[in-house]
Amino acid sequence: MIDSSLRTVEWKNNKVIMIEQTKLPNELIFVEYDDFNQVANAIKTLIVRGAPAIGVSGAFGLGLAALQSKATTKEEILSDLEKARKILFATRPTAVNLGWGLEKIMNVAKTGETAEQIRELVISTAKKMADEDIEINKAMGKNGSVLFDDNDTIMTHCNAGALATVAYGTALGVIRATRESGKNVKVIATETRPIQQGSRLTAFELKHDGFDVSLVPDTAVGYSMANRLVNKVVVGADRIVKTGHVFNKIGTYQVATMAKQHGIPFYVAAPLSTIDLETKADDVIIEMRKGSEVTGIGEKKTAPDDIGVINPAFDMTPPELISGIITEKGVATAPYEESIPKLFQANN
Ligand SMILES: CSC[C@@H](O)[C@@H](O)C(=O)COP(=O)(O)O
Repeated sequence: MIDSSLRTVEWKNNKVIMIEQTKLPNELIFVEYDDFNQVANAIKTLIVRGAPAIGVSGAFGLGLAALQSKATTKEEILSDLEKARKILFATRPTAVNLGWGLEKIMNVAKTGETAEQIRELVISTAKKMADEDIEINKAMGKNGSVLFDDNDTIMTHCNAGALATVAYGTALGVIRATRESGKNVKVIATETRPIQQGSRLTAFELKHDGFDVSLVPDTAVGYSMANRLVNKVVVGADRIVKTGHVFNKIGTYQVATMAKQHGIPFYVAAPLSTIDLETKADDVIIEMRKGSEVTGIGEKKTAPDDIGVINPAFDMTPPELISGIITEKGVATAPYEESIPKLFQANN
């Protein structure tokens, strides 16, 4: 069974172990990879998903690439790692953590003197990143927990829990930490069509951890807010730019707009590794996914053949809809252009 101490992705005996989440909630399957191409495929096909988890998976992928490489010199192994980095990087475009994790490993690799030293450095750094992910989520949880009160009913969208990180979670980490601080909270999870991370993963994870969780269709967000079934919202993020525009699972923008309409605080929880200070909001690439995710539910077809489908995986929520961005270094509030850089100063 899953619990918040179980790692979604982990390095063991020179292999990468992942929970095959596509089989949830009925079955929990562990898959083992010893080839970085398999890790790339696992990221692309959403066997592992969620921004922080794919960041760590990319780093582990480079660990496998280092082991697979027959290189005997520094130049040769760096060239093999660069080839693997490109393949891993091309898997998913929107979550910034993937590029962040890969770059961090490549920078450390370049400091090694010999091929063998570089292999060890790559693997030990990737393992450290996974350990740090959990610590960061716990710090974020603690910082966010003060924003929530006893008897709050909190809405969340998609899955930003232990199943989208290495463990513990970003948005769900905040909810876990709020409960750990002695407050009693209920959760409303949105279904998150088209591929239902909310029902398959969030509802499963929260129920398993003993939360009072209710599932609503995405179309019932307005209803839930208008009828005061929910009084706060917290979601995760796949990329946040320095102006405070948040890129997260498709539908987040609708949830935030509805929250604004009803005067309900809307929070985003994400580590600093999800903040991209370089890219402008307009330049962020939104991943478009295959139409069959929308024309069916799982294997069951629910729409006619030969129609057009628009299936963006993410959308952008503008800063004016966001009450605060919760990070491991504190909570940023508007104006974000001023508060976000301060979080990085606190990081030094
Ligand atoms: C903790 S990642 C942010 C989440 O809210 C969410 O957008 C996410 O998990 C991404 O979904 P994905 O299933 O990888 O497409």
